[in-house]
Amino acid sequence: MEAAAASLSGSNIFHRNYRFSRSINRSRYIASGSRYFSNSDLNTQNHSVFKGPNLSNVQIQKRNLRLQTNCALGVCTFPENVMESHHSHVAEEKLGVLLLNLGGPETLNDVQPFLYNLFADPDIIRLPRLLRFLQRPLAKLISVLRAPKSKEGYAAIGGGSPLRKITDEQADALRMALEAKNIHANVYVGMRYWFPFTEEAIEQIKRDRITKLVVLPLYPQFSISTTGSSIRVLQRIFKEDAYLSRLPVSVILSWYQRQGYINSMADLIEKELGKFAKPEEVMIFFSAHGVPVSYVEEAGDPYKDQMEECIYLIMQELKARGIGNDHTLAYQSRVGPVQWLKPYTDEVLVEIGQKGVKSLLAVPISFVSEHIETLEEIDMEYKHLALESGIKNWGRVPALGCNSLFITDLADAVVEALPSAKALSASTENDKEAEYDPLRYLVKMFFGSILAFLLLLTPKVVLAFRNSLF
Ligand SMILES: C=CC1=C(C)c2cc3[nH]c(cc4nc(cc5[nH]c(cc1n2)c(C)c5CCC(=O)O)C(CCC(=O)O)=C4C)c(C)c3C=C
Ligand SMILES: [Fe+2]
Repeated sequence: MEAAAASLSGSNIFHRNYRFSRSINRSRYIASGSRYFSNSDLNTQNHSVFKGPNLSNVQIQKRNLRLQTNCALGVCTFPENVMESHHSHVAEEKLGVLLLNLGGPETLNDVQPFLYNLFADPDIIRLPRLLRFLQRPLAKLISVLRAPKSKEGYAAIGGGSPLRKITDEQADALRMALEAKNIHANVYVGMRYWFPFTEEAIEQIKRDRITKLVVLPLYPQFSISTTGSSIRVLQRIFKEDAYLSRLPVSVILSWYQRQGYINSMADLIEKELGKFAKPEEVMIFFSAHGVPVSYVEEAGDPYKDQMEECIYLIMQELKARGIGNDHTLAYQSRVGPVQWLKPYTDEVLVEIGQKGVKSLLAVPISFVSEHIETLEEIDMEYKHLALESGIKNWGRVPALGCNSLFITDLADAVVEALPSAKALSASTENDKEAEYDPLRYLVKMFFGSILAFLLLLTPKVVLAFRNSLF
């Protein structure tokens, strides 16, 4: 399997496993000074991913397996389809590729409104439906409290996020890589939390009268909090628009298994290892952006599994090249009072330093551009911590950015996704089975709300929240 792709209707992926709501309110975009608030009043039902509250691990595994199986049954892309799509689509169609990314503040003044947009996302702060009215006030509060710390980070990397510039460059490189394969496509960039917002990209796609669209999130591994959140925005916009609901769309949900991606990561690691005096003694330290444990254990986020598989594949590739270094995986960038995926990067760095590891190569793994968490958190905070903990030789693998092997592989992924493009309106029938069960929903919301209130009232939680934000 090269990449997991699905039509935007998600009949094979989202509506069956993620149970996205079909009663979605019309969105509003309110411009207020430099702040743009996205009102995605989505049903909390949307967040019960794979697993209901009482499912056992076996049941979760079965559901996850069903996701994989669904993927294998018709929505994945296969290289043998490529030539066919190439011939039939090139002449008469106007192809669009939409790159989805997180977005980042471009100036220090953008930091708080950017954080507001992030925390107002119900896929980032997941509240029970009955508490959903608190989403925006909570987002406002947390963004104001968090802003000073975030601003320090952005100030340290030059006053803003480089994400827009890098993503634009990747879009351009991808357009050229497709051109080299004789495929003419417009490539658009849609950010989730800052300019250019996904909604702006979609408006441009409509103006350009695109006739087929491939959606490519720039996250190799799927998480509810990243790709899932961006796809939800698309689903809302597409359902409300006659032209878009008829547009054939193929969504590439994850692509961490692609050989081109694995090879280009292995190339970068091999190259950086070569800069150490004794490359074979270097510990390869994969650091992934974390997610709260509840995403994986309660909501069934496949992120952790995909991350582990991705690292396994990279290490296999390195082994095939005769590189058998020790390696480890840890999770960085946790925010707030809840448990995040472990082990935590900062704690592991201290541990391995104390155990006597002398050389370490940090490999950022969940993202393909440089950003605040590579340039500030890894290059500054973690490097400092590692050196303090006894590590003598520090290296860091750069993000893939516009690496040509990588971009060519993304172009291949786009071509392979073309045959599975399907209009949202074509799959309404398939969606019927995803209608939610009102009884289960009520029970879940009832207990969820009680739990949330109890948690909010716990002084320990209030304290932990304060400590973790500043
Ligand atoms: C795969 C990558 C990412 C996952 C998963 C993810 C989940 C996630 N993030 C937050 C909170 C914050 N993220 C912030 C910045 C940020 N996050 C990612 C990637 C993932 N996030 C990137 C690439 C960036 C940087 C963007 C940039 O400006 O360069 C921030 C803001 C920065 C800060 O204050 O630390 C926050 C906050 C949560 C809560 C979450 C999962 C629930
Ligand atoms: Fe993040």
